[in-house]
Amino acid sequence: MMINNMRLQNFRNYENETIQFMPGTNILIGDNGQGKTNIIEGIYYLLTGKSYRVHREQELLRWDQSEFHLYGDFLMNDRKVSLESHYKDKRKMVKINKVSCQRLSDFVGTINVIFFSPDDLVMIKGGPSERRRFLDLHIAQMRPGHVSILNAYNKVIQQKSALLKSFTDKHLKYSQLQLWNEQIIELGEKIILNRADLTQRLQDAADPIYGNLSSKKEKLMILYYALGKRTANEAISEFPKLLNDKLDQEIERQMVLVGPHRDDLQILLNNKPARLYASQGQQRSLVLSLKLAELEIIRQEKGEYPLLLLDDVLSELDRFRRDYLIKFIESSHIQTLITMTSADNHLELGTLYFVEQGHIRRET
Ligand SMILES: Nc1ncnc2c1ncn2[C@@H]1O[C@H](COP(=O)(O)OP(=O)(O)OP(=O)(O)O)[C@@H](O)[C@H]1O
Repeated sequence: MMINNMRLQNFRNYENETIQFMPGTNILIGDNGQGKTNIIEGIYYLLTGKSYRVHREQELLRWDQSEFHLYGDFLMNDRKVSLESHYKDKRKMVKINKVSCQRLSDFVGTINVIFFSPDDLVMIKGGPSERRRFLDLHIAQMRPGHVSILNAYNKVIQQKSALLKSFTDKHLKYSQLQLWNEQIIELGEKIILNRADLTQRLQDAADPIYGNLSSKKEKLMILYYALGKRTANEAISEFPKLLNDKLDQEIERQMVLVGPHRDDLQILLNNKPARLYASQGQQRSLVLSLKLAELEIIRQEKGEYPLLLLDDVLSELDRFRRDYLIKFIESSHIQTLITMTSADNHLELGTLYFVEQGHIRRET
């Protein structure tokens, strides 16, 4: 997959800027605060409908403006695809090849993208919600229906929570809670199966990569604990019983205690949780392995590598890991966009773009 060009209008510090990209590696270079990350964020937003930095579109608007527009031309299996994302009157609108999409899930995954920044360490160091988010974002790119399932599931959880907090009549509550539980099972099973499937694929793809990156050859294990169980099948067969068993506790604590909204992805090195025991260097290798595994999984699924966006990553990796990443990109011909400051010295890697105060100039 490839991005040919991109236009940003009133997005962050860009008033109206068009960039032509090249196959291979594209390097966005400039001093701090010039707008390098904003380009990466614009591409990510155009492809996923979300920013990885903020939750509200309002913050993406160029200051004092009321609408932004993003346009991009892409290649997918040698077919041209044009994508547009508009934000106007506090509403989002997206188009594929000039045709409006009703739902975001009709749009997400058209062109795939993997984004990697130093903040991704949170996947290892952070709490379970960060790891669930990582899984869900990846699944959404391969199976856009996952977004609708998650949205429907989250609504059910909200409604069940509201019920747990509101009613005083226990009998009425029981019968209504049973109705919500049926929906939690129906939607929750799909979420569990999708996440378990991706986890297995991540395990298969990331373990050999981690092996190459680690001198001690530690064994990497990635396990998805659905409902606290080791396998998805076990979790699904026990789902109704687990919900029933916790019903009284849920009423007492006024919280939804059973379901995939509480699951975790365990990342283990030699059987020990990486979150607690892995060194900084091991954690970096783990994130890099997971990101490269994501690239491979999308290639297996779609027959082509996705775009790769690297924001400030090279300066954070040590030489060995940096060389590994660069070799991977070069040998697999993945179109990659890399941001760096002028102090970095990898300029020979690809086409250079100079970014200065919201303007971009390609080296000629
Ligand atoms: N909504 C906005 N409207 C206008 N300008 C904005 C908006 N949000 C951020 N900016 C400006 O964008 C610039 C930051 O851009 P960006 O994060 O892309 O920097 P960068 O070139 O990646 O820098 P660094 O090397 O420090 O990461 C800052 O000057 C900031 O003031």
